[in-house]
This record gives sequence, structure tokens and C-alpha cells, in this order.
Amino acid sequence: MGTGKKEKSRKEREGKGDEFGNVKTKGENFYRSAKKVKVLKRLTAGTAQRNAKGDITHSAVFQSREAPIARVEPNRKWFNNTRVISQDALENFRSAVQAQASNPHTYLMKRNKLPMSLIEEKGNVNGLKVHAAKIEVAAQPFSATFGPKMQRKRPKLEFQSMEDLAGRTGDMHDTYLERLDQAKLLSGTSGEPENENAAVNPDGDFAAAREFIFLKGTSKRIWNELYKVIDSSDVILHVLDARDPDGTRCRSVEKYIRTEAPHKHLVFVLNKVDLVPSKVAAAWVRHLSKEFPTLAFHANINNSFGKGSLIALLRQFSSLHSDRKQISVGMVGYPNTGKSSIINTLRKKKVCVVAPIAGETKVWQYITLMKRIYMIDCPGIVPPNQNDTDEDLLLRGSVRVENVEYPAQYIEAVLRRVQPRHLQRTYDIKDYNNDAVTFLECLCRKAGRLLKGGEADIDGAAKMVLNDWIRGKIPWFTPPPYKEGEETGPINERRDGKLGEMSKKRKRGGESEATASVAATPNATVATQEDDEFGGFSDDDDLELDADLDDDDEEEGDESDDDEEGGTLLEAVTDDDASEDDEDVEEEVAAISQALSKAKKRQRTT
Ligand SMILES: Nc1nc2c(ncn2[C@@H]2O[C@H](COP(=O)(O)OP(=O)(O)OP(=O)(O)O)[C@@H](O)[C@H]2O)c(=O)[nH]1
Repeated sequence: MGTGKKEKSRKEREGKGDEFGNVKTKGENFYRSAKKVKVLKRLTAGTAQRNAKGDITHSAVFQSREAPIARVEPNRKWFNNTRVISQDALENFRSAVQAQASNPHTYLMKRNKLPMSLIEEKGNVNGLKVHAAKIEVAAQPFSATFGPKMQRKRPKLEFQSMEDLAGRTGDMHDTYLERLDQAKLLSGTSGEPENENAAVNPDGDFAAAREFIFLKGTSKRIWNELYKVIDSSDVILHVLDARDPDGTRCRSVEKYIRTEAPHKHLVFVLNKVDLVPSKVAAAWVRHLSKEFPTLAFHANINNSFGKGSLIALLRQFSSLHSDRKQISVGMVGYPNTGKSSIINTLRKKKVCVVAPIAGETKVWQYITLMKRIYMIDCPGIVPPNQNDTDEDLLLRGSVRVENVEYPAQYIEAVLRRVQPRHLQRTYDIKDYNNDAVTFLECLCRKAGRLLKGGEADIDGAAKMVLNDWIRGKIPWFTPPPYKEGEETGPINERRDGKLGEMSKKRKRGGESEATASVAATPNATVATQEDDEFGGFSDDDDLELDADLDDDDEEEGDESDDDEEGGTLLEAVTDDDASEDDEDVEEEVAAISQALSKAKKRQRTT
């Protein structure tokens, strides 16, 4: 490529004229045509034009202050994807979903594939506030809103006058208190005053001074652990003590899960059912399962109860979430309710530290139960509740007895709750006139617990009694609430002191009565009938449980036996663990396919 003349002669020499097109001479812009340059200038918006003095005579596009006229091109696609549903159909859909959602035994799966904003009509759609008038219009028939007879109505407001509006402050205050409660819960503080030794009443008066030990389980650290467990779990097992299920319920946690994480499955596990009569356990299961699915459980590595049902239930949950690689199951509840023991029972191995004292589990921990099910153990939590007294907390086993300063002051509460004859039978003492001090003195004399100078070691004896109480050596339970018209006799009677007699009755062959009551709760557990092989709350198991209690009675003379020394007759609960179970199924499948192929071969030869 040369300059003009030279290039021209080259073209002639090579026989290429202008008709051959793409041959350009130097000096021309042979990369970009004028048209292209114009386009490019338009895209880059060019530069400003200046006069000889350097002043801008014509500004570049990006310097211009004139707003360009922009239009959105109309497109028929705008109207394509609109889905319409009639008000009736929507109402029907809502009521159907509502019916399912209110059943504690069903779960709404794949929530993010459902139009939840349409289902949950909370006055807002997708987090946006909807004007009351808009809702009103939506509920109007078409003819009244748009037809020839349409009437323009005033929007219906939630209040009619200023007085109404002012009257709503009461409700708002209630909501505020509720939110405050929630905030306290979320922040992990118990709402206690700075000075932890002084509890303040809601009215602002100072109540009795509180020992620091009674604030255990309410600390921010423990609550943070709880939230970690809740966040990481798909299924939450709320472990309750069968002796006091209501007292060991963490209602604030239930509420939190209901409102903040409704997609997580909450299940109650009524643990330590070996410490209460079967009829009581059955009644509690029936009562609790009205709110959440409830399983009765006895945690013991060798002789468990309800293990099969629990495993079957967890498997059901894991198959519900078949799109996930694995599901996590969090254990939450008051200290000492047996969360770690349940995990050990399921694993048939001592994988978590267990002790009859509160606060043994310090941090959350993951345990693999099966390939697709992980368990998460959580430290025991004590929800802040103004109504819980120190006495309640201590007798629930949420506090370590050895750290309590004057344990003797709580013995009166024990005497109030337990029938004298049970105490007499447990400690083999009489004549204490239901007086705590006399009782402790008798106990000291009997057990030889004397201090220097022959003085009775009252506090030592009190600690012993409290420990026995927590470990279930003193027979006691809370009677379940009754429906109106329901017969209350037998259980209350037992609570009033027939517990000891119950074991005698069983020895005489009185199992059938108790068994019938348990069998009368078919829907008490979530485990389905076909899972009977795992045990669950079926007649057979209950018979076995009764038999177990009998056995304890005969061996120990006390039905509240420690789990390590439990009876040996709970064979109905399968001991197979999950992997063995899977292997069984695989073996069966292999056997069936072998038999099939043999049959086919035989057919072919004939
Ligand atoms: N009789 C009886 N005792 C049980 C049962 N389950 C647990 N226990 C006992 O209850 C005590 C506390 O059990 P843990 O498993 O340590 O309780 P936890 O809820 O993990 O306690 P924290 O670690 O404080 O949260 C232990 O002594 C267990 O042996 C049961 O089903 N029956």
C-alpha cells in the first residue's frame, strides 16, 4: 500500500480497478467508513466542539442537559403471562389450604412454589401494605364496581371516628408488649434487670432476691446456641419431661418457630414415660398431639420405648425432603429432659455426654444418625417466664442441686407434691407429720448423716432428696388436663397417692386397664400403622412397657428405676438400627429378584 500515484500504478499493474472494491489507498480511513464513524460517534457521544478560544460551542451528548425523549416500545408480551383467578376459586383454595395448615399432622410442603401471599391474607402482599380501600374494592362484585349501576363507595376504614382510633391504642399496647417479649427472646436476654440478684416485678416493685444459679439456661450464650440449632434444623424435636410436660414446654420457642419458621416441623417427644403410669402418659400424648405431633419415649440404650416410631417419623420427614441430601433434626428443651439420652438411644451408642445434672451439654453438636439424617444436640434452655419460681425451676431439674444455697427450703414443696406414703416407702421413715424439718431430721438419723456434735446434716439430706426427686426415684407426676365430661377419676386418684398401689395392681395382673387406655389413642403418634414393626404406641409395646414397669417393681420395689438399670422386656421395640434395616430391605429385594429370574428361566425351558 503506497501513496496516491504509486498505489494507482500498482492497481493498474495488478489489473485491479476501483470495481475490485476493497483496495484503498493510503490517506483514506480504510478501517471505518464515514457512516461507521458517525455511528461510533453517536455511541461514544463524541466530544464537545470548541471555538478558537477553546470555549465549548457545542457540547458533547454526555454534557448536555437536555433530557432525551424515551419511550417503551409497546409489546403484546406485556399481556401474555397474566394469570387470573376468580374470587370464588381463590376463596375455595384458601379454605382448603387453611384446613390443611390447621391440622398439626400435616405440613405445607414446597411453600415457595405456592402463592403464599394469596393464601396468607395478612393485610399485606409481598411485604407491601395494601390500602384498606383496595381490599374493599376487591371484595365488591364486578357489577357494583364497574357495571352501569356502579356506585362509588367510600373506602371502609378500620375505624370510624377519632375515638375509635384512640381506643385502638389498647390493642397496640398489647401488640407492643408481645413484640417486646419476642425481642427479649431474640436478643437472648431474659429481660432481667442489670443487677441479676434482684428480680423486678412487672409493676416495678422489687421481688425477692434471686440466687444467680436460678438464671442458668437463660444466658445469651445458651440462647444463641438454641437459635443456631433452630436455624440449622429441618425438624425440631421438643423434648418434654413426662412427669411435668406443661412445665417443661418452651412456649416462646414454639411461638418463635410458628411465626418465624413455619416451614420447620416441630414434634413433641414426651420422654421419661417410664416414670409415670401409662395411662397418664397416654393422656398427655393425646392432649399434646392436639397442637403438635407427639411421641412417647423412654430413652435407654438397651430397653427403649418409642425408638422405632421416632426413627420411622424421621424417615418420613427425610422422604418428604427427598430433594435434599440430608435433613437435620434439632433437639431442644429444658435442661435434664433427656435430649442427649434420646440421641444415644437412637444411635444405640454413647455419643453424647449424659448426666443427671442440668447443663451437661454445653454447646451444640452434630451427630450422624443415618446417611440422610443428622441430629443436633442443643444445651438445655430455660425460657424467661415471670411466673416460674425458683422452686419450680429446681424441681424441674433445670438447676444443679449442689449449687443451691439453702436446699432445705425446697423440701416443703416436695412434701406438698408427693404423698406421704410414697416418701415413707422410699426412705423407710415414718412419723414426720408432713413437716420438712422433722422429715429431714428423721432422714439424717436414718441415714447417719450427722455433723459435728451429733447435729443433723439438714442441707445434705435435702440435697439427697432433691437429687432423688430429679432422678425420678420419688414417684410423682402432673395430672393431664381433662376435657369437659371426661372421666377424671383414676388418674387423679393415682396422683393422690395410688401410684404405689398401681404397681401392686399390675403385679396382680391389672395391666389390661392401663393398656386399653393407651391403645385408645391411635392418632396420638405420627408414625403410621404400617410402621408398627418399629414399635410405637401400639398395644404390644404398651404391654411391654407395662411389663417393664412390673419388672422394675419386682426387682427394685420402686417403679422409678434408673434407665441404666431398667427392665429387660422391651423387645417389641426393634433394636435394628437404620442401616441394618436398609440391608434387610436390600436382601429381600435381591431374594425376590432371584426368585423371579428362576421362574422366568423355568418358563422358558418348558
Ligand atoms: N428414667 C429415665 N431417665 C431418663 C430418660 N431419659 C433421660 N433420662 C435421665 O435424665 C438425665 C438427663 O439426661 P440428659 O440426656 O443428660 O438430658 P439433657 O436434656 O441432654 O440435659 P442437658 O445436657 O442439661 O441439656 C440422665 O440421668 C438420664 O439418665 C428416660 O427416658 N427415663
